[in-house]
Amino acid sequence: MRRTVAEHQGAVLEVLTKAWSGPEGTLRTEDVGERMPLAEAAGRVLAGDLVAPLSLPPFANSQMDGFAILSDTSQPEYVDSIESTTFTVTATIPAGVTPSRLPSGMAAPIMTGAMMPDGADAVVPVEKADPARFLAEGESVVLPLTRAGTYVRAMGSDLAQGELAIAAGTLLNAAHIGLASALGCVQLTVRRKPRVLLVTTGDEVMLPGDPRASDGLPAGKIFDANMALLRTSFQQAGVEVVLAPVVADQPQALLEMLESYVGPSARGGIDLIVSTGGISAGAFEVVKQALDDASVEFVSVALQPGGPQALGTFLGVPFIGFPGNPVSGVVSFELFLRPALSEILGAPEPRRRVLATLEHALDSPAGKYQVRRGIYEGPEFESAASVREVGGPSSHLLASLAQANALIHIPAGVTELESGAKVEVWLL
Ligand SMILES: Nc1nc2c(c(=O)[nH]1)N[C@H]1C(S)=C(S)[C@@H](COP(=O)(O)OP(=O)(O)OC[C@H]3O[C@@H](n4cnc5c(N)ncnc54)[C@H](O)[C@@H]3O)O[C@H]1N2
Ligand code: MOO
Repeated sequence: MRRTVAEHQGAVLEVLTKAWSGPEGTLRTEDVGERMPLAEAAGRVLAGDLVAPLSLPPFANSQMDGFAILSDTSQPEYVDSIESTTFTVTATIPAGVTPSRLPSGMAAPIMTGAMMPDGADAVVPVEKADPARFLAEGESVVLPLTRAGTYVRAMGSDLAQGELAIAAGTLLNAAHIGLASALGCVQLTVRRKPRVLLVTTGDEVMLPGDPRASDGLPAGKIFDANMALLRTSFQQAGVEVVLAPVVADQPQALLEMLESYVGPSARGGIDLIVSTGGISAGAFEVVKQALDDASVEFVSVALQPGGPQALGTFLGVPFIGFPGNPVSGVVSFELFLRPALSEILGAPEPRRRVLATLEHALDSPAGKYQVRRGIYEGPEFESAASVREVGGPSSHLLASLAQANALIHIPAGVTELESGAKVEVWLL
């Protein structure tokens, strides 16, 4: 059966939502959240609402270095007056202290961020004073007529105590961490990271450093790309990775290995299994042969690279099988898994999607959604955003993937694009 990209995206989302968000699911709940020191909480997803335990600012304070005064409330509010009043200067109010009440007719030199004294409701910046400098206690200063509230940051004007500061599900960035600190938080409760078992398959695959390759790569063998590539992609997407040893093309060996991680006697803790390779039409398709009669579907998506896909569960754990070609694995991750993780768990951030002008003509197979690797150049001054292909459409072209900074999307119905056409690009 042949699926569209959108259908398979929906299917992946459904399998993961069912497993992670249902009554049995633990990934989205606050109960299993981890308490993290603020410094380590960036990039994680807040587990429960953070309600402000105090107001920001916590007290009314001055927005300027200047003089705190009681405004003349007898004056009409919107007068742009050049009138001025002479005040007697009191003791200076630095930031960090509790000032004493301001007697009427007096002006207190006050610093930015210092607490407004009772009896004052406005601040005149020092440069508007005459003389335009700070004066000693007892001296006289002439200040222009000023409205109540001028250059005063009211208590709670940023956030009032009891208001929602950061909503559950927010992917925490630097500003959120700063806000939490300003609210006095030492730690935040963040959602647990999903833990993925990454399974690499293939008789031909050897890990770098394998002693069997100490005299050079044996004929017919290749060094692994997928395990390294997907492990990094997962980690960068905030997913914890458990690496399974490379599995030979023996279905029984794969089943035993999977059971050792998620079977009844396993330690558990695996939220998702992702395999690479062994799912297409060959004589030795280890994943397909091991799982075809289990609760895993093997489907063909009208997509290139990334056409063959496996999806289902293994012993109740969501199972996703990516094709073995390295670029197919990356495209599968970006099209199917990353969007589902973002939607269900709130992290990672979805890829930024932009329109760019294609620098050259491109053709694409009929009936398939094609994803080409590209070099994107963002808009600069007069020039619009543009993109050009790097490498070709084949899914083994890892070196050109490494040069790319974008994925060019060509919808299934499009077979030819002219130079200058607008294309959707996902920025890597
Ligand atoms: N007769 C057909 N043959 C193929 C079809 C098809 O529809 N009919 N589909 C092709 C497409 S498209 C893809 S994609 C691949 C997917 O194959 P598998 O998922 O079964 O993956 P393998 O055959 O195991 O490997 C494919 C390719 O990738 C290399 N590989 C595998 N693992 C790694 C690794 N860890 N690091 C680097 N490279 C890896 C492997 O050596 C193969 O070259 O099937 C097509 N065939
Ligand atoms: O779908 Mo395959 O991933 O084209 O190479």
